[in-house]
Amino acid sequence: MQRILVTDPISEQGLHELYAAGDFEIVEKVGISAGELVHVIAEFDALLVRSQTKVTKEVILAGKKLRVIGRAGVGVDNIDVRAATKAGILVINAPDGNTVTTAEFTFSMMLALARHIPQANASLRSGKWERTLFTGVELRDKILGIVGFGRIGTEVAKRAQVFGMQVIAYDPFLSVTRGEKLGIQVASLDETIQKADFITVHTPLTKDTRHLISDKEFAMMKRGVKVLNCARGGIIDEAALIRALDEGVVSGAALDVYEEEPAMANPLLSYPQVIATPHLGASTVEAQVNVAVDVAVGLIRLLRGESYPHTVNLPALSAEARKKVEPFVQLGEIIGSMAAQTIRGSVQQVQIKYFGEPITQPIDAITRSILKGVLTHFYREEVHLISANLIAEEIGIEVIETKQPRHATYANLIEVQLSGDQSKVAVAGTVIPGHGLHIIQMDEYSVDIAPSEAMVLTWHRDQPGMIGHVGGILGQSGVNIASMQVSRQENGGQAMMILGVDREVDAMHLKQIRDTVGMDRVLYIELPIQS
Ligand SMILES: NC(=O)c1ccc[n+]([C@@H]2O[C@H](COP(=O)([O-])OP(=O)(O)OC[C@H]3O[C@@H](n4cnc5c(N)ncnc54)[C@H](O)[C@@H]3O)[C@@H](O)[C@H]2O)c1
Ligand SMILES: O=C(O)CC[C@@H](O)C(=O)O
Repeated sequence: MQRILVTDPISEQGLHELYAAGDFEIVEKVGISAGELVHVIAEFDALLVRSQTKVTKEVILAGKKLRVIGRAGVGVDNIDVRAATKAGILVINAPDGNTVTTAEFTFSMMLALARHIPQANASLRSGKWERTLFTGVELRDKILGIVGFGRIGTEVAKRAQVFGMQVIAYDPFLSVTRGEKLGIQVASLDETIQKADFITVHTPLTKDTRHLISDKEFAMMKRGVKVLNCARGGIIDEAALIRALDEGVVSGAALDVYEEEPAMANPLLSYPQVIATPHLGASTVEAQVNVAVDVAVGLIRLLRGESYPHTVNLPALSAEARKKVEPFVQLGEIIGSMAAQTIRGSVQQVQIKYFGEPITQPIDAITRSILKGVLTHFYREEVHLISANLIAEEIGIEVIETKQPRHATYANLIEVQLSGDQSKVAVAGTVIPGHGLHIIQMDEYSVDIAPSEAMVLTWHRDQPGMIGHVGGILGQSGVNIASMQVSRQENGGQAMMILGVDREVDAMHLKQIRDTVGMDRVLYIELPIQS
């Protein structure tokens, strides 16, 4: 039975999905220490976390059986996604479930900031009646700068427009056309922060967004600006924010997230102009149910071999898309493997040529499969579809893809050409509806043979007796020939033979074939055929 470990508090409904599935063993260890997690993770197939558990490289390396890590929420910065990718572990999240909740929270913070509500509340409770001290500002006609215009940024903008604010936004993926449709101004980061009266950030925390707002950016802002961070600690440089508060550039800040959490001794908490909450952006009953149920369903589906749309380190495919692309994915791995087993020396470049139907499919899935087929023969560790691209990049293999809508002869064709320090090799294949996968080219030889798990390839002189001789040796060794193709460049010139065989050919009989007069090269290869 597959085992799922839950290490952060998630809603009852999410847990219910896991238990109700019936085919998994669920272990809850909320609050587990980092050391204990490294110790126990080897026994689990899946791990379910929120933001408290740090899924470090050590945890991932210790997770020998681990196949999926589920994050009940959006941000995956508590998971070492690169290490997971390299280990072939899928990372999934639940990005839709807390969007509105977090946008509403950000908006509450903006109103609280504009009207000093937390400070006034504290003042009254301490026995004071300070009406002039807490004079605020209206949101109407103010400019809201949004940095990061994804799901939450968009929902914040809608609410701001209802309050009569003008919205200006920066996001590298936000087009002017979309901005026009939504009635907002699309601008650069500099222009956004220069014009805004309120600035709110809604990007993920990545190496590019760490300290996205720092001294240089504060120096460009309007004096008296108010800033909000309900996304991730670290997007706003906290030391620079302190300087901007001290200098009066920033008149107020609303923070839900911190560079270090829990933020027990953060100096920003001593500033009266700062309102602060303990990472509550996603904390509503509704959002916690949504994200927990989404990610629990995702884990169940993936462990059962089905699909889930929110995969962080592998493009997700619908069941229908998967069905369509699957034959090309299988063909890709086979021809990649065949090319890798026939090249002499190492591989430096993988050139993939797609013709016809594959270009209408999610090609990334096919390319990953080709790389898996190639790398499996060169890389010291197991290669997965998840890790294939990253491993190719890490070991410096250049991958080039070209796409042509048509091929002169075939409705679909994939060619894999490997170039290395000693040689080049090209293998092409096609999918023939109703007749399965066919290898149709091996270097300059045209062939037509269905790939099989075990194959013998020979390169030899085109002369009488070669087929009989090879067949005879295989017969003596007790190996049955299931299929065969012979191809030559010219009568009496170079030729090649591809044989599908029923079992492995031993080294002694391969040597006998190799010693045949007129034989240049013999290879026994095994291909990743899926039953
Ligand atoms: N406080 C909380 O409890 C809470 C709750 C939910 C989400 N979050 C945080 O909010 C973040 C955003 O969530 P979302 O659902 O809107 O994600 P999203 O992926 O829909 O949107 C993020 C946007 O940021 C943009 N972006 C990336 N790099 C950028 C850069 N350098 N400059 C400007 N824009 C950039 C992306 O293009 C994308 O449009 C999450 O990554 C998460 O860390 C916090
Ligand atoms: O687990 C939480 O409540 C925080 C979630 C939030 O930060 C997210 O990224 O989805």
